[in-house]
Amino acid sequence: MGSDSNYQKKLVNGEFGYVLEDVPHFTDYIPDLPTYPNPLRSNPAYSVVKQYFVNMDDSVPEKVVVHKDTPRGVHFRRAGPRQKVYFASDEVHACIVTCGGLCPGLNTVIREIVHSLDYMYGVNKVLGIDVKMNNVESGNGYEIESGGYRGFYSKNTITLTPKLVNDIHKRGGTILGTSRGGHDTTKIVDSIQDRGINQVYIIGGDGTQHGAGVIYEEIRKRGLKVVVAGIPKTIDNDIPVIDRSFGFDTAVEEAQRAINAAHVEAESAENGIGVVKLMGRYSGFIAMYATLASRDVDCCLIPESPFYLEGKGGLFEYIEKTLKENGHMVIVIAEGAGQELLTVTAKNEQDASGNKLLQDVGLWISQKIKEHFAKPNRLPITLKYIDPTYMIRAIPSNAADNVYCTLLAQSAVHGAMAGYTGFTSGLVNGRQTYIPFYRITEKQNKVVITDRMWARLLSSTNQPSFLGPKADNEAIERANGNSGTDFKLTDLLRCLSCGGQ
Ligand SMILES: Nc1ncnc2c1ncn2[C@@H]1O[C@H](COP(=O)(O)OP(=O)(O)OP(=O)(O)O)[C@@H](O)[C@H]1O
Ligand SMILES: O=P(O)(O)OC[C@H]1O[C@](O)(CO)[C@@H](O)[C@@H]1O
Ligand SMILES: [Mg+2]
Repeated sequence: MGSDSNYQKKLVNGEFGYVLEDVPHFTDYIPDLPTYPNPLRSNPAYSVVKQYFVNMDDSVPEKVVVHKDTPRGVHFRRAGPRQKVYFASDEVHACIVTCGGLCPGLNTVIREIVHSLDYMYGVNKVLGIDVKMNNVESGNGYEIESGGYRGFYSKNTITLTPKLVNDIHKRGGTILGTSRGGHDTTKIVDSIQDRGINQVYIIGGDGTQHGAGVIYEEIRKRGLKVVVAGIPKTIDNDIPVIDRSFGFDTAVEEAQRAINAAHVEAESAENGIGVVKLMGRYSGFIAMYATLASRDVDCCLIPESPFYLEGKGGLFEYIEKTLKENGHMVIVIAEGAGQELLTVTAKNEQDASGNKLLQDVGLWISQKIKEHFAKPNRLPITLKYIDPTYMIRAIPSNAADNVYCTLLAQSAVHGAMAGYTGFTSGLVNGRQTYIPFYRITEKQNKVVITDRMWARLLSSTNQPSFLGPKADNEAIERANGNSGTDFKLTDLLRCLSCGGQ
């Protein structure tokens, strides 16, 4: 695993507090490179579009809500085609790799990179890293050498042509395969250099973008004319800066089917309870948006908002009240919620990338509710637990995400052809931008429970905030990451113990 960027941030200061957090460019470390007119100039589809080329000085503000005295603040370089490109079409040898967990839209991004390179820039040498699963025998047994970053160590590659990828957006998953762990920067860059690759498109989540950052650094250290372009992928929507990640919209939409099923089951039984677990390891965005979209959910539990079961203001009290009033209820729980409550039995296991392996909180909470209501003089309940997590992740992207994937892929290709590198392509305030890797990886995007969106959810479900009457507001602020002090959610739980009494 590598470190964060050693290279200087590229900051450009302007008037009234304007700051451009720029991305690296070949010209930062390779002098006297030849340039070529952008082939799009003679492309009939684009040449008629007025101002098709992006102005060199265009930038997009990170924050759009301002006051009259606010400094102009941080901006990102606007994505899009430039007048000049730094590659001749026949010089480009691109590769695409997908890493981390699955997410709807991966195949769409692969398709659009291949199509954009060919149809816009006349590039037809594109490799997929790597498609065939190998079981490579080593001294200690078998090792996987394909899919994701591990694919760079394999001999297997697939030549990606527009024809080959034409229909892949209709399928879930990734035609290239994916994997976790196994990132070895030197071996990866050696493989890039040996194969003569000069544009590397890396699709993946926060871990993947970290990996892309260190690959870029190594390439720069070696002085290679090789672009490293990231396309952010995360079904959890936990990547900061960008408006949302591709696949998230699809996940929220697909989650409605599970919530509807839970609602039908709950409604059809006396004191019926439907529990639905959704993905969201550290961030509860899918659960929050799926709840807001559905209106059938009575309680949404997410990692950012600690909750408790027993006592005044607790979950059991709320379930009893809801069942008495409505005769049924639906609970949506993000997989990372309440993990602190399960720590007694937690084994602290990690996946190959070092991500914490979670306990099944959906099963746990279902069991706890059943045990609670099985006691004498409690309401007799019927509980159904639905876990649609991998079914949601495996579907193809919906129409909105398909369009979004297309724009992300096209922006990445325009940036690469224009000689930018070390960037992630991302939507900021509705505009496509190039964001330096360090901004994407420095923290995770989380639901802020002191923000209005969570308040909207609470007022839509009428669930308790689980903060209790004597909740320490400062503690909540700190749990939301609004303070520099070293504070953990468990501290907040401690301060809220016994319903905040
Ligand atoms: N700090 C790091 N430096 C270098 N490589 C990393 C780093 N963190 C993760 N990686 C590599 O990135 C790849 C993907 O990481 P990870 O499994 O965490 O998925 P992810 O990209 O975060 O996506 P997901 O949203 O599915 O978790 C792995 O091959 C892993 O080895
Ligand atoms: O089982 P896997 O592939 O490791 O992935 C599980 C994790 O991946 C994610 O979908 C993120 O990609 C998380 O929501 C989930 O916890
Ligand atoms: Mg991740």
